[in-house]
Amino acid sequence: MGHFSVEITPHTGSTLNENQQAWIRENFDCSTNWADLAWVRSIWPGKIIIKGVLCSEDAKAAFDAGADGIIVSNHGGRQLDGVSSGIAALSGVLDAVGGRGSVWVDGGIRSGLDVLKALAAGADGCLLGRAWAFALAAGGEQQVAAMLRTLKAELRVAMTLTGCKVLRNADRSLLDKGSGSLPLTSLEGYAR
Ligand SMILES: Cc1cc2nc3c(=O)[nH]c(=O)nc-3n(C[C@H](O)[C@H](O)[C@H](O)COP(=O)(O)O)c2cc1C
Repeated sequence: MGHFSVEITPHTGSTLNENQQAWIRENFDCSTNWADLAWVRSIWPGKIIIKGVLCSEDAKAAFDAGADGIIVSNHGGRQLDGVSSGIAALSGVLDAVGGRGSVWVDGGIRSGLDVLKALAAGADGCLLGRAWAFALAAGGEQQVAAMLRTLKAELRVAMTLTGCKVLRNADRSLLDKGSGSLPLTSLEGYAR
């Protein structure tokens, strides 16, 4: 949220960049900060999950302000080109806030193997954005159901081939450390 506190110079222009700035001004409240989250926490007894966290400082701030969980995400890489992927940021975030609440991840999850990688990297869960949208566009509700069945089957195969009997036991030992002797490809630079 701190990122939105940066002042964007008022501008009325005709270039794509100028139009985007105008759109951001109209659609985002740039005064929003972590104190607002603490206020929401004070009046909302239900769960609060903060999405779009990409660094340890924001992860700590979210839990300090009362979040129950966070989703490490770069919004599918649609906001700021060059920013870190969720999966690349996950390990630093977990080291900073592991155990304070749920930590989920999204971005580039396209297969059951991707799900296992996310869980092995320490996420409590992962989310799909475009995968279901692609399936919906390709074949409606039936294709979304088929996509989910495929994902589940792929996850089972990946678990079998890595010797992971139950998902809660998936941990970083499944990930390739560069020796070539472990089963899953390294997550470095994955899922932009
Ligand atoms: C067309 C589109 C619109 C999106 N709009 C939002 C949004 O308004 N707010 C948000 O937090 N994330 C938004 N996202 C990001 C998704 O919630 C999610 O983080 C992302 O799609 C996950 O990556 P994946 O598509 O590779 O699975 C959008 C993604 C797409 C593809």
